[in-house]
Amino acid sequence: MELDDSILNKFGFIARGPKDAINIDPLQTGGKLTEDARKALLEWGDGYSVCDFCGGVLDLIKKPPIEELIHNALPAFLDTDAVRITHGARESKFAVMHSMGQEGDYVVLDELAHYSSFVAAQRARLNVKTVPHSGSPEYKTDVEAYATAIEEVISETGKAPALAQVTYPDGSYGNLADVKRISDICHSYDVPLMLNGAYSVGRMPIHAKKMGVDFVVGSGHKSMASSGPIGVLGVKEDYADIVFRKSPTHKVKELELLGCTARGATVMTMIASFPEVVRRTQNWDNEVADARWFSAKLEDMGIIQMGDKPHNHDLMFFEAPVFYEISQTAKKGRYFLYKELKKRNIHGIKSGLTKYFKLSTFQVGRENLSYIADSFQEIIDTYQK
Ligand SMILES: Cc1ncc(COP(=O)(O)O)c(C=O)c1O
Repeated sequence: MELDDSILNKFGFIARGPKDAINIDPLQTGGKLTEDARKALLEWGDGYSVCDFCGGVLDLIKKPPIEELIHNALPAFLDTDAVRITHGARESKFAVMHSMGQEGDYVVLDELAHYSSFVAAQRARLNVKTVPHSGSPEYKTDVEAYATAIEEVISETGKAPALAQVTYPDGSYGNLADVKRISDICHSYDVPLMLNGAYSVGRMPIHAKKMGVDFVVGSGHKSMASSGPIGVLGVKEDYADIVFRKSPTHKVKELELLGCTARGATVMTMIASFPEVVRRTQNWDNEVADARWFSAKLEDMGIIQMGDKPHNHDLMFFEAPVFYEISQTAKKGRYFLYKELKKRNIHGIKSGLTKYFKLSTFQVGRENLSYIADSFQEIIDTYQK
């Protein structure tokens, strides 16, 4: 097939529709670039831009201050010993699972773990044992069941799991589990614990050592105002030589990172946003207050918030019987809610969802949250007339 203009004309610059909308999609709120990151994206957008300054090891680049970020600022920010940047939370999790486990070993995951945790385990040829949650309406992970899961693995295989993981918060209900208790349980069996902080690192304070976790994972594009794909991985010093072991043939190249990771605009946007990201984690109490305020507004409309109550995170899951009822008779059926919100420049509740949906209030601000709540009420009033 020839690549003629009828095909090539489909490409080139493409505008992004929802770019300027009020976006409450949990995937989007924490990855919005700061002004400095937007500038950095243009400045460092060419291919391997940071490699002009590299002596062979990405994380040792002095200018721009990548070494400072990776070896000083991020360890302090995460309260961990050794840090590397990766291409995302999933790549961080895979690096840990692949280096800590042998083929056929088990990894213990909370049942609400993101699919990428399961897929990372599968790619690392590990088996998964899950820890249940309480089901509707709270969906609380049964923290004590980490012990049961570990004991089951020991009795079935004669060997402790290679690793346990907790998703903090889980990506469905935004619940924050008692990590310290989970870590005490895991460590009593000598099982190291990984914290998947895709929705917490960069939003709220995370102290890996204080929480007792051995590995901490973050997602730059989800929660650190960075252009993806980029993630962070923090490792306790006991395990740093395992996870960051080097190639026998290429002595400075770390195997799990395939030698080197974010090598251009992605790391430079993370650097550009970092001061603001640190500051915003210090403002976390206000974010929680906004989430609770918004949740209460929706509950007044008969829209029920699931998960931890009062809620402790900006990611929230709602059951909205009122929107479901409307969808049964609305002309646009179940697409009515998406269309009504779009008309009001509000984006992020997936098209076609009415009865159940999740959203995030992070960095949206009271004024916009108020506008969104008023819009919900207006939509209900319009259709229930
Ligand atoms: C809880 C959770 N962890 C991890 C991920 C994946 O993050 P990344 O894209 O950085 O691999 C997601 C993405 O939605 C998520 O919700």
